[in-house]
Amino acid sequence: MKPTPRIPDAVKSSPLAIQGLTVSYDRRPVVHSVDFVTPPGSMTAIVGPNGAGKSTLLKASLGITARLTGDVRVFGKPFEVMSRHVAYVPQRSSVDWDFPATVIDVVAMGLFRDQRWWQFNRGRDRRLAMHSLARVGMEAFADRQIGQLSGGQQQRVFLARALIQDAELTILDEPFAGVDAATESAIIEVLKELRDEGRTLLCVHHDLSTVHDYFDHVLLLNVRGIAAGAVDEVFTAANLQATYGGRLSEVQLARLVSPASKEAR
Ligand SMILES: Nc1ncnc2c1ncn2[C@@H]1O[C@H](COP(=O)(O)OP(=O)(O)OP(=O)(O)O)[C@@H](O)[C@H]1O
Repeated sequence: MKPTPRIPDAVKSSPLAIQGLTVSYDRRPVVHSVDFVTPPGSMTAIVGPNGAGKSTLLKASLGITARLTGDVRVFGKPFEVMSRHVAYVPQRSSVDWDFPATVIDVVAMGLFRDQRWWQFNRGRDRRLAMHSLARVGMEAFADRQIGQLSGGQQQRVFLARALIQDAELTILDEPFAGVDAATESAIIEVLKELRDEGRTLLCVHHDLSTVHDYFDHVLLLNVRGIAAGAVDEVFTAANLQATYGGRLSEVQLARLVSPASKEAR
């Protein structure tokens, strides 16, 4: 009998540990041999150019997209048996907002994955959904059809749907895409609250200028993992150049990586 491989402590304590993840479309790897261990209680940005495989990495981790190779663990156990500990906020553009449902129903749907039919309790589910909606400032919209919301409001509703799951790890795909400054700061406040409660957040993020302010960890990805770790250590000019293939100017790089330049803004 083959001995069971020992699981490293960092993997056992990590809300999401990915090892050797490769995903291919039409035999072309779009995510290649990525290793990444999310520190518990961290807020991590996944950063990289368009087409770098950021969404694919998330979807393959969540079992939505097939993996060619790789192991994905949640607190050391296979993702498949731990999926209820993980909430997911998909890219807003990937959702069918014409689906006929009210805001409160969409939020309450976050509970259904863990419930058997005999556990449904409409009054309690509604109360929990209202509580989540209040956290994102959307309780006044509870009975509105989701198709009748603005983009920023839809994003808040999807965040409320993740909140109701009370998950250890929340994975968000571009939560700030197309939202105004007020919604962006409302969302980041809620995410920081979750992190302060000891939960873990993993976020695809495009705005390099806010990485320092919003996140404590970062994964730089361009099909392969370029670097991962604390923002202060890893978000360097050299790593950004390697990730973006030299497409960032010296001036842009200096602004992004120098905390002094942020103070001057
Ligand atoms: N279902 C699919 N079938 C074939 N190719 C796909 C599919 N989904 C994504 N791709 C390709 O895989 C690559 C990675 O796509 P992905 O959406 O993961 O990148 P991304 O880093 O999230 O990009 P963006 O920043 O533009 O959202 C791209 O080249 C994309 O065209």
